[in-house]
Amino acid sequence: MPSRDQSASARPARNQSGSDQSGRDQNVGEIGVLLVNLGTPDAATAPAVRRYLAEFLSDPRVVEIPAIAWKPILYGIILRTRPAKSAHAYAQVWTPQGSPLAAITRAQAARLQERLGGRARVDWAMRYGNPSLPSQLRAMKDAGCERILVAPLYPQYCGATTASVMDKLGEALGAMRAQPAIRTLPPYFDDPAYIDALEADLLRQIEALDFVPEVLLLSFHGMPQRTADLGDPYYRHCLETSRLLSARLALRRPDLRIETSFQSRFGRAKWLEPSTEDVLAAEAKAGTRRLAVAAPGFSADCVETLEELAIRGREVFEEAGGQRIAVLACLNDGEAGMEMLEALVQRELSGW
Ligand SMILES: C=CC1=C(C)c2cc3[nH]c(cc4nc(cc5[nH]c(cc1n2)c(C)c5CCC(=O)O)C(CCC(=O)O)=C4C)c(C)c3C=C
Ligand SMILES: [Fe+2]
Ligand SMILES: [Fe+2]
Repeated sequence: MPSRDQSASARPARNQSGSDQSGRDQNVGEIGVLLVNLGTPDAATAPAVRRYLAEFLSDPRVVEIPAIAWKPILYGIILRTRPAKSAHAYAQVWTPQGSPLAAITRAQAARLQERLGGRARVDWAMRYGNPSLPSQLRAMKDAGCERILVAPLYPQYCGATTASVMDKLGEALGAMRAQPAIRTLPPYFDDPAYIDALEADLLRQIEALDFVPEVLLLSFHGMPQRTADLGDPYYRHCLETSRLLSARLALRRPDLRIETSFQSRFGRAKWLEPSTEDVLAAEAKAGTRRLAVAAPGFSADCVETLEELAIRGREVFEEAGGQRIAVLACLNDGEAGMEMLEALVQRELSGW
């Protein structure tokens, strides 16, 4: 990321200190863009995963069970057993730059900074773990940002993700005497810029495969069915993304059958269906031999795509009789995804 001096050199005049013709104080300060994703452990070890899961799974937006009933289960069972299992999953996908989710989000911020130049200062934060949202918000304010666009990188709104970022943002602002002005990026599940990016990126990846898939499975992160019944729009947003993307892809690849599923079930309650695992097994058993999977709800590859889909999902498909499976990359910091992110962010900054 460029230093403050470098970016300031390209900054438009309206952002410099001084007065306009009316004599009004024009010292509006810099504009900041804070990309936020879910969060990830600091290391692929059981203690680090335990710290991360304790924060994540204590969020009432994520687990909607009254604390009095949930805390004994969380501390008595889940945090005793899950960290070791999850650490094993993380270890299989860990990179020299750390957790894939953190490494990719950092790269997205750097690429976006290059694209925005002096228009805004770009940084990134995690809702759970590090770098934390309050610390990054504070750092941006200290660096002179008086207006900050907070951009949760979730295309589909979900209480557990989008609203949780907003809760944390409110908490962070609550601790500040001098607050910056805030805008937030709305969900973009049906935004043409997002559908365009997915269409281009998925077609590019499918055309580069050394086999022709019969089915493209769009796998979204799951959520308890009850949360949808209570009015969370997430399920509807996922289905709308699928519908719009399928309509586009059908024009270019009429040979490809597109299906939608939900992955990463957690706990014993009923989650959104059909489950990705069930669909992978059912497709193979029904005779599908070649299949591609994409995860359009994840803006960055993470343990859920790289381990759950690309390792365990592959095993499920192959053990049920499937022959070829490709797990396609998320938009990450690639050209199509960055073009989209720049367009979404520029739109929000346009009034600033
Ligand atoms: C993209 C949207 C996501 C929704 C909606 C979501 C809901 C949700 N998740 C859990 C439980 C877990 N999720 C975990 C990892 C994880 N989840 C998302 C995204 C959504 N979660 C991402 C991007 C990641 C990856 C993080 C990474 O470090 O790579 C995990 C941790 C991994 C594990 O132990 O399996 C849990 C647990 C619930 C309960 C939930 C409820 C609506
Ligand atoms: Fe999750
Ligand atoms: Fe998972």
